[in-house]
Amino acid sequence: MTQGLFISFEGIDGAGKSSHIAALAQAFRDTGRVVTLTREPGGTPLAEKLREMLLHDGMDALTEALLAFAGRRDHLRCVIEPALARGEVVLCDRFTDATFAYQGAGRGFDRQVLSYLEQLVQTGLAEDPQRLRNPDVTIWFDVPPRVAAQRLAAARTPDRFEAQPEAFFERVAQGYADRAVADPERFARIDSSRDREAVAAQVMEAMRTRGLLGADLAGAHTHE
Ligand SMILES: Nc1ncnc2c1ncn2[C@@H]1O[C@H](COP(=O)(O)OP(=O)(O)OP(=O)(O)O)[C@@H](O)[C@H]1O
Ligand SMILES: Cc1cn([C@H]2C[C@H](O)[C@@H](COP(=O)(O)O)O2)c(=O)[nH]c1=O
Repeated sequence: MTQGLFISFEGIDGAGKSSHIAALAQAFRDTGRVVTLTREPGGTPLAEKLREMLLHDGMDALTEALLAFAGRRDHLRCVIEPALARGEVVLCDRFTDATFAYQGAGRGFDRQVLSYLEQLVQTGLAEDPQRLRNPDVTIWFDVPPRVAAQRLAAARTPDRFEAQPEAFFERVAQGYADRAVADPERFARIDSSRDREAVAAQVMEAMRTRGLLGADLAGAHTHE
């Protein structure tokens, strides 16, 4: 049976992730893979309710972290693990790196507590209960906060996180950079300050170099 593949997409708000997830899903479908497209916070009815609170209600950093991990547990149990067990490709818009970047680096919340929650929430799920479920690959859209802010200003009304000052996003960006240094094999860094075509080409190249999509697909699906 085909092995499941778990890919997450990360970056500061406005980095340009969403523009490329659907294209990558199509590229995998073209190879015959079944794709589950999902997101965090969210991904299940329960976790989507928690997402609404996280994005719109006032709370401290510990409460943010607890809501993020509570939603993640439900998401893992109900959507991600079953899809991986069926051999599907799971494409997830944000996962635990976002908690370390936003609550850890952005809000300054204790990284050791986050690591404890990560261990608690992301184990006891697979056939091997000790296995800590994390993405196989994380596509990190790296962009200067000023560029992301300019993109978002033109796009939509900001939520609680998008309304944060540039200094917050400088810290979040550094949080992602730290995660990438700690796990270089998992992270594929994409220079997301470039135009959409160049960003899409980098995403496909990152897949190809990992042997996850055929070489003939490296230049395909570069249009939204
Ligand atoms: N390479 C690019 N160049 C210029 N504008 C872009 C580029 N990529 C995306 N955009 C625009 O920037 C805005 C934010 O993009 P998008 O919603 O894909 O970002 P995101 O990373 O998914 O953000 P968030 O995580 O906050 O939802 C959109 O208006 C999108 O059209
Ligand atoms: C998973 C996760 C997310 N966040 C933040 C990051 C973003 O500002 C929003 C999600 O919005 P998007 O448009 O869907 O990207 O939530 C967070 O603070 N902590 C997390 O664990």
